[in-house]
Amino acid sequence: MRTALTIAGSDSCAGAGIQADLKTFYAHGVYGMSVITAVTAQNTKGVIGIENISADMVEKQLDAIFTDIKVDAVKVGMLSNRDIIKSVSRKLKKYSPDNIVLDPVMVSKSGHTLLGPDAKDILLKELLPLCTIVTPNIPEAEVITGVTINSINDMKKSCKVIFEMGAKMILIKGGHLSTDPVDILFDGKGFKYFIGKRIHTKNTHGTGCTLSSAIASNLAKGYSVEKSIVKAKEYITIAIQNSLSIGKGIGPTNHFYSIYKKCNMLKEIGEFKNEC
Ligand SMILES: Nc1ncnc2c1ncn2[C@@H]1O[C@H](COP(=O)(O)OP(=O)(O)O)[C@@H](O)[C@H]1O
Ligand SMILES: Cc1ncc(COP(=O)(O)O)c(N)n1
Repeated sequence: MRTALTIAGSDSCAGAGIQADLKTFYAHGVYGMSVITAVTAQNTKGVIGIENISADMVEKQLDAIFTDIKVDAVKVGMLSNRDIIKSVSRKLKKYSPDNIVLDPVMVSKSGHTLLGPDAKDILLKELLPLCTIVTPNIPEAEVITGVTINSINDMKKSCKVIFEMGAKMILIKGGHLSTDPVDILFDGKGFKYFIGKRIHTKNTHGTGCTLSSAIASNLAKGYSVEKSIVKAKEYITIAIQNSLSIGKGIGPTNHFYSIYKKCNMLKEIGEFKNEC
């Protein structure tokens, strides 16, 4: 079985963070593991509190996994502060896994800061160059580059700036566009476009976490970066289409919709087996 590791924050309402990543890994048939960087008290309405895990404990979790288990892909999400970023960078340099997807989480959809204001520089300097692909949303790309994004052309300009900062591949996600969501990939040579139809729902808690961990799952299974994005985009689209109106705010996506559907179909034709 292929394996994937998420290095991220815990989301108590399980729509984003570690919980979304693990659900995504398992929905892809990949063995999922987690290194927790912070515990958030969070629901669909917002973040009530954050307690960071010590950098030393983050390192211990990473050592525990990498000294024992082969990790086929890593997804990095909320890192909270400079010390955690330094520890994660040092350990990823040491263990050098084949595939690293960096989702540079900065602010939650509910508007709460998830990365200290003094931590951006070290994230870009130490961690960005180690990663296979970085997947900022539009507000994150704006913070990273200082380029205001109102159009596809602005997204392309930002991709180039992030490439110059040392990223190997950049996927700027279009969820925050006012039009249909187009995600744009740049590898230093050319652009690829992943075009979606906007789904009109308020339940988009954890879409970025889910997309990046779906990309990591597909990389773990041996797909190319481009194919991994195509498949991840299909997965997140179905998860948003069938999102869950749980809670009073921004609800979660439905990570297991396709699996439930398959089980129900098999039940209907009398072919239900335990493995589904
Ligand atoms: N309303 C929507 N309809 C369809 N796709 C969406 C919608 N919102 C986001 N997406 C897709 O979900 C993925 C995550 O994007 P985004 O929401 O921008 O990330 P983040 O959660 O980091 O803000 C992208 O592939 C984006 O195109
Ligand atoms: C622990 C954690 N990690 C990431 C996010 C971002 O997700 P979103 O942008 O959908 O709020 C979050 N809210 N919480």
